[in-house]
Amino acid sequence: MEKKANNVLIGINDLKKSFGDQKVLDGINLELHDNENLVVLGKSGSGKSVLIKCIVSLLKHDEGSIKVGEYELTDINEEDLIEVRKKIGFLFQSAALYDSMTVRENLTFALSRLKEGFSEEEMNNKIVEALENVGMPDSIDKMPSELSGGMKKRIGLARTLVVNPDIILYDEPTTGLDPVTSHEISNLINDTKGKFKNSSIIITHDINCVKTVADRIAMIKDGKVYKVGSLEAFINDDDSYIQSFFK
Ligand SMILES: Nc1ncnc2c1ncn2[C@@H]1O[C@H](COP(=O)(O)OP(=O)(O)OP(=O)(O)O)[C@@H](O)[C@H]1O
Repeated sequence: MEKKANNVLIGINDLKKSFGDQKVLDGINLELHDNENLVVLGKSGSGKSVLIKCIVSLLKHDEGSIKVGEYELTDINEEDLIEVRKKIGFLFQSAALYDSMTVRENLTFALSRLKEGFSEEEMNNKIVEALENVGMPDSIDKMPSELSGGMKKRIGLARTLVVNPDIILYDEPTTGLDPVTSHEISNLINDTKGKFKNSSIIITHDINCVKTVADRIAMIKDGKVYKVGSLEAFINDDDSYIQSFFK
């Protein structure tokens, strides 16, 4: 993706989104920088998922602007939206694998949907490489039902990585996992950033995950960005609202 001079991959300006008379996002200003993990924190129902759904146009925002690279998402045409979606990988809370497909078929489906023109051998190499990157090369012919929750998350990440996105959006990547597996997934998020030099927005309530992955944190409150800053700045902030997340 073409990177802007100040290394902003996503620029969000005065973003507003309501459902009926419920204002969920009420003027969000936020940037995602090059090669950073940006954690979005906020109470349940504060609009974190709505925000990342707006970023991939799964939801249409009401007002404001979202720029992804050179593309402005407001009134984007279908063709450009396809290009934007090629740049952004989205790891849903549930990993969302197709249960009737093997791991290989799940990854092949993702790859062939977004990137055309690979030979069978190239596809296979990419799939094997993606599975190796998440430490799951032996699962290639398994069905999702044969995998644990942590393994499914890894396969979900492999499926996201196989198309080599510049940006990954993680929605609650460690929810429902035991502390050890959660820590492994958090480390994997960091390894991915180190290896592929991509940028990520991570929504999580898991403070250990926040402490492991966050380069910067944005806290959402009342539909706005309440504070944005480094992990260190958040940990040392004496604002009681902020501290309630870290205690
Ligand atoms: N498609 C929709 N239609 C109507 N209301 C919605 C829709 N999607 C989200 N909302 C509402 O928007 C608000 C914010 O939801 P969202 O899922 O973004 O919260 P969240 O911060 O991600 O919460 P959690 O941490 O619990 O996942 C909620 O009140 C939710 O009911």
